Amino acid sequence: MEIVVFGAGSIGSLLGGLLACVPDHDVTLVGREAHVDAVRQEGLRITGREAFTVRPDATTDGTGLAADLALVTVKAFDTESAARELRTGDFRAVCSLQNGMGNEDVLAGALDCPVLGGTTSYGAVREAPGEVTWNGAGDLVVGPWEPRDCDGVAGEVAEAFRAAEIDAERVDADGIRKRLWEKLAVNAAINPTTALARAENGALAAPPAADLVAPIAREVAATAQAVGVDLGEAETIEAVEAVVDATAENESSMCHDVRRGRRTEIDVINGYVVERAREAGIDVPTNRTLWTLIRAWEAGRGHGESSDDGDGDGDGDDDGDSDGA
Ligand SMILES: NC(=O)C1=CN([C@@H]2O[C@H](COP(=O)(O)OP(=O)(O)OC[C@H]3O[C@@H](n4cnc5c(N)ncnc54)[C@H](OP(=O)(O)O)[C@@H]3O)[C@@H](O)[C@H]2O)C=CC1
Ligand SMILES: CC(C)(CO)C(=O)C(=O)O
Repeated sequence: MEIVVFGAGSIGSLLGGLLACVPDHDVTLVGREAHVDAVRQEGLRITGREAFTVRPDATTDGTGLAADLALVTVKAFDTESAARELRTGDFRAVCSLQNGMGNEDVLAGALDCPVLGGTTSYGAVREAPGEVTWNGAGDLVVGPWEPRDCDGVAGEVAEAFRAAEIDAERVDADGIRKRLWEKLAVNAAINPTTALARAENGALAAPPAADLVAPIAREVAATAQAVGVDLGEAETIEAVEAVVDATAENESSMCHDVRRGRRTEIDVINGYVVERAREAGIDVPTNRTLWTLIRAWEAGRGHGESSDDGDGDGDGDDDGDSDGA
């Protein structure tokens, strides 16, 4: 399968690198100059859970590309600009693997090809140009986002990942919406709380911080139900608690971003919950408080926080490199 990974930072480089190990896959990473140059010159170095170097194609120009599949792995606040570039290309399908809600709608509104929703609990951090650390394996779920001949291609995409020994599952349109809302609850509970506390995810495993999980999860579940997604309170709380336990020693991506003085994805996580709840006439005070606090931090960011973008090039500024989490 010909695959473009649009947004080769942390998770995009990891998944792109794993896919590039499959002889039948032809992978092109779309990323920023320092990373692309390093991949072109030295190959993409995967470290952490496994250590190997692989040589996908790489480019900084995401326009005019053609492939069977484009995976979208930019931060959510870059999805609109990514969609504009993807629109100049030719793809059988585009699949978001991003966190937060709204990415698939942005892509479906901009593109004529089938759009798939996706979520993954694989974990990666781009340490330096050309190098990404694989710090967590989990699952990857894809499904048709809207009825635009997605059914066949969703199964092909899941198979393409399984060929790379990535634990990928194909679900139907209702299934992917439920999985994305469940991941939204996980991110809504873990990301802003650990970011504000500058703590690892495991801080939420014990009281008093653990007492935050249920109210956040309940608010997300109630909002999901209000928009027609069958997400129960108990299962949502259990899902968050399970991820807290499974990633106890991890730093959430939002904590990573805050430590580095970088913009977060709060608007598509807790902000999305607040907006949908408002439309449904539901009060979600805990999500609103977290959204407000992270936005307040973003408004004044850089004061006293490291501005190191962590990409190892020592420049300490956000020069188009990113290290995500
Ligand atoms: N990292 C992880 O383990 C996981 C991440 N996710 C989600 O996946 C998404 C990506 O996360 P992550 O990989 O950490 O983020 P990163 O910031 O590490 O990667 C995104 C990369 O895309 C680049 N980029 C953005 N727009 C363009 C463009 N138009 N052309 C070329 N490159 C572009 C960014 O560069 P620049 O910063 O310079 O704009 C950055 O290098 C997020 O939604 C995240 O929540 C989900 C699960 C796990
Ligand atoms: C699941 C979790 C919370 C793992 O840290 C994550 O997706 C993130 O950090 O963005």
